Amino acid sequence: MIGAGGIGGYYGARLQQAGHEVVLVARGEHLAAMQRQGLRVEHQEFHFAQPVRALDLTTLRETCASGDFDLVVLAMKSQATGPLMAELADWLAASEVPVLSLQNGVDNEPLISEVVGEERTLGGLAVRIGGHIVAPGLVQADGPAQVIMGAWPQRRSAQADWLEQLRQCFELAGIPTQVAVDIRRELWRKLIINNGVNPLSALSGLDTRRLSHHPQLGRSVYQMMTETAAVAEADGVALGKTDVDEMYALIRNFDAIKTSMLVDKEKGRELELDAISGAVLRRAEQLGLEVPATRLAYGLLQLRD
Ligand SMILES: NC(=O)C1=CN([C@@H]2O[C@H](COP(=O)(O)OP(=O)(O)OC[C@H]3O[C@@H](n4cnc5c(N)ncnc54)[C@H](OP(=O)(O)O)[C@@H]3O)[C@@H](O)[C@H]2O)C=CC1
Ligand SMILES: CC(C)(CO)C(=O)C(=O)O
Repeated sequence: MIGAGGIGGYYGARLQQAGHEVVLVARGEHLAAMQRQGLRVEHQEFHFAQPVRALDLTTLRETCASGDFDLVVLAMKSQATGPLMAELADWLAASEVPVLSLQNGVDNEPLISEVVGEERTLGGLAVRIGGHIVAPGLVQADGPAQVIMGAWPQRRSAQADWLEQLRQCFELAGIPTQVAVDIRRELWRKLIINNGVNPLSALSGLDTRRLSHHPQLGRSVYQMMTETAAVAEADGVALGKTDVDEMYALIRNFDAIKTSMLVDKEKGRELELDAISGAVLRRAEQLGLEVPATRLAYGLLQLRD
């Protein structure tokens, strides 16, 4: 699990609890705390406090072979994907291990597949979860914490059995998991949510519930969601009002959580802005479409970043 933060720490703990041998890759104080006292995860239905095997990236490369693993999962912020894949290219080339992204954004899988090829690339996303490092070695998570995954860029029948086995492993570990036929479409549907709430939550300081129910900002959320759906066409994905309405209802009815971008903003960390609003702006330019709300939020956050 590369990037064992809010998402990687939660799913990694679930898998270890179910008996899998998990290696967590992290850095800084969080890594030091996990090495010293293990990882703690607090979730309404899942409490974990165990020693874990936690390494930095260099130690992973030097002490493990990629072929030691059944699966490599990426759970860092999306701006880290390109540099990380470059750093791990030789290490990954020594085996056939598949690489699954659980990150937000629609540009991670092409970067992974450039290095390991499409046959080894799995697209994926963490859905209906809010998970954050609240202190070094401590992750707090909310929500049913599901996973949607699938062969990149689309279902390949040769992988169907293996993906089904992986789905069952995740399910047995308490991770409700779906295999998607068209993972690119699922990634775009998730981007509707992320571009809808992440930038505005980072600007306003509001959690998802207060933001999406706010009389003015709630409408801006809907507008940014609509802008996202409109530009998906640039990637050959047809999304419409039904998708926007579904994602809008999902976030309005979901637990009140801080978005990952708001948490990064509060901690003074780099924002995942390029992978979320930047991805929408780039496609809008390609299509010659105006996305004024996204452009405004992006501009304001760039000033603050
Ligand atoms: N948090 C959430 O609720 C949700 C997040 N997501 C998505 O999941 C992905 C992960 O988010 P999240 O869990 O919040 O991220 P976090 O920032 O909590 O965790 C990522 C961890 O990876 C570490 N890391 C990054 N690069 C390296 C590296 N080269 N070597 C070792 N460690 C590294 C980070 O360290 P450092 O802190 O030093 O950078 C951090 O500890 C993102 O794409 C996010 O959008 C999706 C759904 C919900
Ligand atoms: C909005 C949310 C919580 C949805 O899971 C998310 O993906 C994030 O915070 O980045």
